[in-house]
Amino acid sequence: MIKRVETGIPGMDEILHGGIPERNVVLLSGGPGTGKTIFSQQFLWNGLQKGEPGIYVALEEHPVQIRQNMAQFGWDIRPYEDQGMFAMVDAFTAGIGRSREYEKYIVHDLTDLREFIDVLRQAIKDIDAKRVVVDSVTTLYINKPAIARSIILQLKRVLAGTGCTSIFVSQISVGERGFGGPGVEHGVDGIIRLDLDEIDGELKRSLTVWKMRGTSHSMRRHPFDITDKGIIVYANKILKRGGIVEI
Ligand SMILES: Nc1ncnc2c1ncn2[C@@H]1O[C@H](COP(=O)(O)OP(=O)(O)OP(=O)(O)O)[C@@H](O)[C@H]1O
Repeated sequence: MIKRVETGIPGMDEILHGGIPERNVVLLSGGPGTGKTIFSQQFLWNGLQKGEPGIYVALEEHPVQIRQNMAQFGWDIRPYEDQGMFAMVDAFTAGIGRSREYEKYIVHDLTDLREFIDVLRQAIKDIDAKRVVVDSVTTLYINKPAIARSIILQLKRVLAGTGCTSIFVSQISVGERGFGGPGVEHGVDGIIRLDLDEIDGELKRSLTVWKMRGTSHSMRRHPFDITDKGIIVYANKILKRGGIVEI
């Protein structure tokens, strides 16, 4: 039987028929403000509640801001950092400013994938990580799409090799149909897409599991909400062009 990692996000494991198969690298793709960061932070937080150490690789936001934003949902990661169950990899500040004093894991040069991988590998080893989030992988290859696939595959090799189950956040434009480019989409084990669509003058959130190696899954577009406790997915509802219907 395949081992699964439960996301713990209400409704999500039902859609995944039990959770994400262990060691999968899942591309979490969506336009701006669709909930990718919150989803991935909730995935890590729920892991911590089950005793599974986690790593958040911050490429888009300041680590201090990330800790604050997570705490607003009730996800205070600081005690877990102190216990060595959670690690933040700072690939945002390049060690400039006070982060040098506070952050244990800093990537100084984003153009140097080897440094990035070395820092990540060290963090995984130190805390024996089971879950890893890279937010976002797009930042790693935004100016060099030709090597996007190679970057994804190198990261995947490291992560799967260490036994981690990972989420790679992928940023796409509003209205874009794909998930982050063909090289990336085929390289990953799973794709979950988050959408924000205007229906009857209102923005509605929905989510689709486009692919997930190692398991069957819902083939429907499910509505979800973001609340002050995080994401809730409605596994028994679908979002159609006309609006939300029960199934
Ligand atoms: N407490 C909350 N209650 C409800 N909705 C919230 C709350 N906090 C944030 N949101 C919603 O979540 C959105 C941000 O989600 P998130 O940062 O996960 O998006 P993202 O997909 O990572 O975006 P980007 O790619 O632009 O960084 C906000 O635009 C807002 O609509």
